[in-house]
Amino acid sequence: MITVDSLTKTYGGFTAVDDVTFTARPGRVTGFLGPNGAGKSTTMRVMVGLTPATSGSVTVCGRQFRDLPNPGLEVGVLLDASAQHAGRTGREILTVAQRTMGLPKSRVEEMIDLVSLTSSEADRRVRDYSLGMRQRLGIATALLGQPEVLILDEPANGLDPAGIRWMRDLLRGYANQGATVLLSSHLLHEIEVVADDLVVIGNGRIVAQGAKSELLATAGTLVRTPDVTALAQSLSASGVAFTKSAATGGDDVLRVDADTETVGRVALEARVLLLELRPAEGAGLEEMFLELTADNQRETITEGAAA
Ligand SMILES: Nc1ncnc2c1ncn2[C@@H]1O[C@H](COP(=O)(O)OP(=O)(O)OP(=O)(O)O)[C@@H](O)[C@H]1O
Repeated sequence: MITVDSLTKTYGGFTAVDDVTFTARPGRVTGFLGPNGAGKSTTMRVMVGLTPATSGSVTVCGRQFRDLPNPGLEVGVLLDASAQHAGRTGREILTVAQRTMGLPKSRVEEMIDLVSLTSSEADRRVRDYSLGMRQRLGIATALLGQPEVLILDEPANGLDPAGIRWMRDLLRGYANQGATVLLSSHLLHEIEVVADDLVVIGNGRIVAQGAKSELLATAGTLVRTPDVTALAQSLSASGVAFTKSAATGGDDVLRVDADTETVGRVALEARVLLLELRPAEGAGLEEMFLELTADNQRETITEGAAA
């Protein structure tokens, strides 16, 4: 379990993390999602004691990270795959960690196998590793002590499609055994596929959180019509909110804050032809992500009532 309670982190006058509260639970993969500079890495650095909080607190397994006697046995951490000692081989890095944690020597070979590094790759110096190989080594180090909690910052970064699939299956399996898995990403599809719970952050603030299924279920209805103006007028007259956004497709698509039946009935009464009517969850997390973080993104997307 990871508990983040009213966490704020400021650098000078700049607030990187602003009153953030959420919980990552055992047996679940929690996706920590947000655009560049949203505050994901800063939050994770506070979690593992690399950055002090300005106010608020974070506990991992019920304690602050610095109070864990042998942290690697309780929390597996991968924050920056390139931060490993470049002059050591992968096997040496794992061996140092294995000894520090007081684990049996056999764990090193088990982890090398688990992350599919070949024996000759494990004997290569890390400076000669590809980014994907560094991520695999970072995962191996994080899992070495069989921790109850995993904290991974952008673990899919640098992995090829097969590697991303491998990582997803690994994290899913680990959570299924009862572990708490927190992973950050701006790779929306990756998070959508693997996460049970979502925490979406923009500009240092939480903009949405909850079970993925619930968040997607509240996404409303997508409707396509050749007569958007007439449908928009009818929806407005019925007091039903709607938006037009870049993520929903062309100019003839609205995302409506109502179920499909309500939208269908409004259209029927107004005698407006519909070409498509479906729950917006099919549009996936990208739709929700773009909408929720629209005010917080560097690039502006087209959005607004289409009346
Ligand atoms: N040491 C620091 N000093 C000043 N500002 C910082 C520092 N570390 C982070 N920031 C700022 O805090 C904000 C949040 O950064 P953070 O790295 O947490 O974002 P992120 O969500 O992980 O982004 P990305 O997806 O790009 O990695 C950014 O505006 C960043 O410039």
